[in-house]
Amino acid sequence: MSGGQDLSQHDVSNQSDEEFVFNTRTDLRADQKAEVLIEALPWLQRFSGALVVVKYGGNAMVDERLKRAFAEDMVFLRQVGLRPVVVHGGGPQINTMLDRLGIESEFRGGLRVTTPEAMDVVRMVLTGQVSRELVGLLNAHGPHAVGLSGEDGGLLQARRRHAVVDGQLVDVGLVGDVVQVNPSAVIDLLDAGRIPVVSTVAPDIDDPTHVLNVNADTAAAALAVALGARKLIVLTDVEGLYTSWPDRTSLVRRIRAAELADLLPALDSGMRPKMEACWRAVEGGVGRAHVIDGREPHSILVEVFTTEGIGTMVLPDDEPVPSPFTGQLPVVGVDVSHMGGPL
Ligand SMILES: Nc1ncnc2c1ncn2[C@@H]1O[C@H](COP(=O)(O)OP(=O)(O)O)[C@@H](O)[C@H]1O
Ligand SMILES: CC(=O)N[C@@H](CCC(=O)OP(=O)(O)O)C(=O)O
Repeated sequence: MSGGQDLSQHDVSNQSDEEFVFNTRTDLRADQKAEVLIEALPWLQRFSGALVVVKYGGNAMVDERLKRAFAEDMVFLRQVGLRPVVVHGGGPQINTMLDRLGIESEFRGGLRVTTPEAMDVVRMVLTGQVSRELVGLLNAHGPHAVGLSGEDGGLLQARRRHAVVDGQLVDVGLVGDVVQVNPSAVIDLLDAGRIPVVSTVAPDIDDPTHVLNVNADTAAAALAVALGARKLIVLTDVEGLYTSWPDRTSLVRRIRAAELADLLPALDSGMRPKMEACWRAVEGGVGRAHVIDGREPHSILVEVFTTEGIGTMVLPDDEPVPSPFTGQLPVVGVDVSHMGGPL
């Protein structure tokens, strides 16, 4: 713990009981409140100390109420003993700044065509604006968050990549895929009780004088694998993965990595990088990957601490679904059709 300060005690230990009154729910009976809390117990036990990588993006990044709820969720995870790491996007904020500066920008195959001029803006917005704001939101609860980019402490190294459009490789400029992760800077921060906040700009491994623009979903997956995370949670603006988008009855609650691999080629460009990131994470040893609705306040807490969870969960191919109450249960007939109900 840096300077001997116990960060877990920072924010609320001096507050009086009266100062908490504004958070009091009056629409639930005491027994209902107790039920919600006690449902969390097995999950608090299961995930004590677990490293969880959260990709922050979509509406949760632009709506003021959702932003605050996200910060509360991250601090909550840390406070109850998990080790959250945030990887943030910022596509809409980059678009706004490029527009303001009169710099044209287009996406090809889900990737931003990134000229050297656009790269300066991407780096400035992600590390100088989005990261700063997020760190500020988290630190409203105490000195928890520290921002760093893929350039810091050798965290990420990327290699230039092309986009694929209609089966053809297309040059998209200074865009990269993560090829190497040195997570020691993130681990140092976690060990000091901090919440690392990562921006996905990375040096070009073939020319370290250049930096590359890395899709944040992809970078979050690479980091989750390198950190040996228990979970990757990706926030987005829909309930989860739909097999027949936009047919709302086709929401997938749970899917095996191999089944997901079969679906990937048919997915639209928005969902594809997200689901590919989840697939890569689980194939790389991350216990579970989830795509959840960031429009729902506190969806992260619902995902981690309730039995039913929320959104779409990607599971490894060979593992039974665990239950906190009965130990290991075999998965019966996990398919890609609608799957509701508790485990
Ligand atoms: N099969 C699908 N399942 C769910 N959403 C899909 C699917 N196909 C396309 N989409 C669209 O992809 C969007 C998510 O991608 P995107 O907007 O790029 O993500 P974000 O901004 O959250 O990073 C959803 O809001 C939805 O409109
Ligand atoms: C190569 C590429 O497309 N990079 C993204 C990086 C930010 C990002 O991924 O943000 P979201 O998660 O909000 O989409 C971009 O320039 O928009």
